Parts: sequence; C-alpha cells; structure tokens
Amino acid sequence: MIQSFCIQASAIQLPPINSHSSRNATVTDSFAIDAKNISYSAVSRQGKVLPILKDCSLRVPSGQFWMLLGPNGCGKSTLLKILAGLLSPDDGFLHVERPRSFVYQNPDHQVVMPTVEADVAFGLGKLNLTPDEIRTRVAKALDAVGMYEYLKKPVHTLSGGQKQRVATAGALAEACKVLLLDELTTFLDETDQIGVIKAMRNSINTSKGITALWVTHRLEELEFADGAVYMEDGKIVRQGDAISIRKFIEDKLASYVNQINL
Ligand SMILES: Nc1ncnc2c1ncn2[C@@H]1O[C@H](COP(=O)(O)OP(=O)(O)OP(=O)(O)O)[C@@H](O)[C@H]1O
Repeated sequence: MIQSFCIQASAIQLPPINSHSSRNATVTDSFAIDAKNISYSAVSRQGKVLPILKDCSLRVPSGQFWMLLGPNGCGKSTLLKILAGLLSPDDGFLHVERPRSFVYQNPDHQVVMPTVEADVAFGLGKLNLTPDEIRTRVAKALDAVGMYEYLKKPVHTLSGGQKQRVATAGALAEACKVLLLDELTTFLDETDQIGVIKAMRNSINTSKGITALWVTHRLEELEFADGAVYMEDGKIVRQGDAISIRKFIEDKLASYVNQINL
C-alpha cells in the first residue's frame, strides 16, 4: 500500500513547474514526490539561525528518474534528507510515496552484512516474509542492478560501485517506491560510475512505479535522467526535463566563464 505523510496540509498555490514528458517516461499526473514551500534552518553553536532551504517546491512524477544538481553547499543533501524523513522542515507541505529509502554517498555506511545475499536480505527481516519469498526478492533485486552473479560473494571483496549497487538492491528488495540517492558516484572511478547509474536506470525501466531522485555534480549523468531540479543558495531555481536543465546549467557556466575572461 502506498502511504504518504503530510507535514502540514496547506492550500498554498504551487508555482508552475516546467515539466515535460521525456524519452523514457510516460506522461503522468501523479507525483511520487510533491513538496511545496519547504523551508529549513539550522542553528549554529552560537545560537544563530542559519536558513538553509528557502521556500523550495518540487514535483517528481511517479515512475521517473530525476536528478538534483547545484553548486556545493546549495542545500541538495538537506533537501534530500527532508524528503527521506531524516530531517523535519520548519515549514511547507510534503508528500512522498512510501516505502522510501535513502542511499548514502559512502556505501560502507550501509552495506553491513558479510555477504551480498545477506546484505540485501537484511532489511527484509521486518516484513514477515517466508524464506522463499526472501530468496526471490533478493534474486530479483540483485538482477535489476546487474549483481546477481555476486550473490554469494563476501561484501569486502566488492568495488565501491558494486557496493553501491548492493545498497540500491537492498532498497529495491524492500519494494521501496521512492529512492533518494545522495551522490552515489562521487568516490567511484569512471567504470563504477557508469555501472551504478546504468543499474539505477535499468531498475527504473524494469520496475513498476519506482521513482528516484539522484543528487549529483556531474552534468553528463543527466543523459540517464528523465527530469532534473537545479538549486542555488537554498532555493530551487529551475526544474523540468533533463535536456533543458542541462542546457540551462551549461549556459550559466558559459556566461560565468565569459565574465571571468573579460
Ligand atoms: N546542521 C547544520 N548546521 C549548520 N549548517 C548546516 C547544517 N546542515 C547543513 N548546513 C549548511 O547548509 C548548507 C547546505 O548544505 P548541504 O549539505 O545540504 O549542501 P549540498 O548542496 O548537499 O552540498 P555539497 O554539494 O557540497 O554536498 C551548507 O552551507 C552547509 O554547511
């Protein structure tokens, strides 16, 4: 059953969102992630209030793979943690389909069991499944991320990218509807980066109704996305299909380079 949680129901009007259907996506009216006017502040050790997110609204259609981009420190991880329920916003309205899962940048923080099979099965303990059901789910999830042949392998023998895929398989095995993925490719070499992102794209394509939001700094990864959100200084500046967001960011970078070359 899809569950949702509302932090504060409100009748706030959403700003128009520049969202188009894309090559891999179907047009949909339903949003797995729907956030309106989210604000979040932290408090410094000196007791000063530090606004981090300012009036952020975004929508991600169900069944799509979206990316969240922006300069260092603009608030991407904070927003992702709010969508995952790891932080509570100060204000706004939030709907995220459940179950949802947050996958961390460093796979060593969440790949905890000695073998691949045991690790993917780890989160299933709470679901009251038979051993056969667990085996089937683990096999299907590992297959979706291209890691089935590693089923019996010790986790410590895997590369960083393979561990990321195992961590993602854990979320898929739990039948998560929404995956929130925080810079999974940051510490990976090029082969592992491509492997992880292709595995994610494949999981979205082959699953029914999984939605993913992927934080990244790499513009080239937009090639795999249906849509994207661009942030600056705690605000959402633009959102829409991946091609137009890539062009928007490239134009911004070009204009910046022109300015410093003057
Ligand atoms: N608990 C906190 N206390 C003080 N400042 C914080 C706290 N959490 C986040 N910040 C600040 O808020 C801003 C946004 O942080 P966040 O990690 O969300 O940015 P980001 O876009 O994910 O950055 P990066 O791309 O470098 O990972 C940063 O300036 C960060 O230092």
